[in-house]
Amino acid sequence: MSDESKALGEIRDRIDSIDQQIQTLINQRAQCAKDVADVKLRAKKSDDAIFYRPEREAQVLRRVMERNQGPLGDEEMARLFREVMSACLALEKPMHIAYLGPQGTFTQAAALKHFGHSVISVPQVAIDEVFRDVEAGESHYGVVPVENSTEGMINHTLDMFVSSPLRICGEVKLRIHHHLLAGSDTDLSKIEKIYSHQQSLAQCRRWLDANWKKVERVAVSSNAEAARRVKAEPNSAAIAGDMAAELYGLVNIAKNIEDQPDNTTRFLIVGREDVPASGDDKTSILVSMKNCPGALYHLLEPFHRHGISLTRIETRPSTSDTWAYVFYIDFEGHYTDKNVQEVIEEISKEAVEIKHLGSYPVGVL
Ligand SMILES: C=C(O[C@@H]1C=C(C(=O)O)C=C[C@H]1O)C(=O)O
Repeated sequence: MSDESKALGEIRDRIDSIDQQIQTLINQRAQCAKDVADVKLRAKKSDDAIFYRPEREAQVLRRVMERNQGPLGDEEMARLFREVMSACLALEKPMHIAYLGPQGTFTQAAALKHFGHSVISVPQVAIDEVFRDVEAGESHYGVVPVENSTEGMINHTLDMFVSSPLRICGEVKLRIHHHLLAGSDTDLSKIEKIYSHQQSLAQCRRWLDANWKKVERVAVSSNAEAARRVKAEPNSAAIAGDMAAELYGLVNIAKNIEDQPDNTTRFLIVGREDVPASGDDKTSILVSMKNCPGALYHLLEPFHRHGISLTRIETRPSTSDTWAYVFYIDFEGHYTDKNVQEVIEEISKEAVEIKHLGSYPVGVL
């Protein structure tokens, strides 16, 4: 036996022994998660006890990242633990997660990034349907896009919160990479149409102008739908991501064609329960103010005075007379924090209405 194969043999023996230990430990961990579920079930005395705890999962992942010594990177390690937790939780009851479909959308990728791969992801045809599915109790949680770094807010999602009783339970950010995709036997010189979702066409506008100026751009309901069409239609191409390319077996003609290299979309997790504080949280509220001078000043000044950082403020036209201005505000902190409560109390005196949309852990992954 050469020195090299002897050295490799020894290292592989070590790997086999470590794998055995990891496997035993993961199963011990899974048993603990099962025990936690049993305790929760006994306390609730019904089988609709909530096993999923977003704030606890965020704390576990943050700790994994904090104590990580490498050589694996912090995010890589957290992703592994994300999947371990997902599998442990599914042992009790796999969660149903509604998302803006069809299969292969970035929203599905965001859902799996947030919850791990052991959930049952359920595609819905529209943002309203995601909300309805969770409101009706058909799915445990829903995932919808809310803002893109290139194209701004997804107003349809914001508008849903005016009337929906759902709470925001989490956020997840996803780097969005778009590719130009076509069937494997497509003659590139014959492409007549490029399909994609309107947002994706907008995110690749400059690239399209530079490379495919004369080809018609057709907006469809999702990137995955664009990929599905292209599979069946010769002389066409789609702009979509990796999941859609894989799902429909399309070939990548040009990779990462988004105009902004840091193109990112933020998604919200919606559910029926409030989430307790995790120690690093954000709160979203919707406030309607009277149409009077200084309305915005009166709204924002208390945040400044109480030292609370706003992470976003967005205005939408009102849908009723009473809602003269509607502001969506995201800020740092949890609704149960003392300074947050004080600010809410002060704003309440000026506002026509305040709606707490949810307090949730700042996205970890
Ligand atoms: C085990 C628990 O339940 C679930 C499983 C978790 C885990 O595997 O670490 C964490 C939070 C919950 O989603 C718990 O509440 O601690």
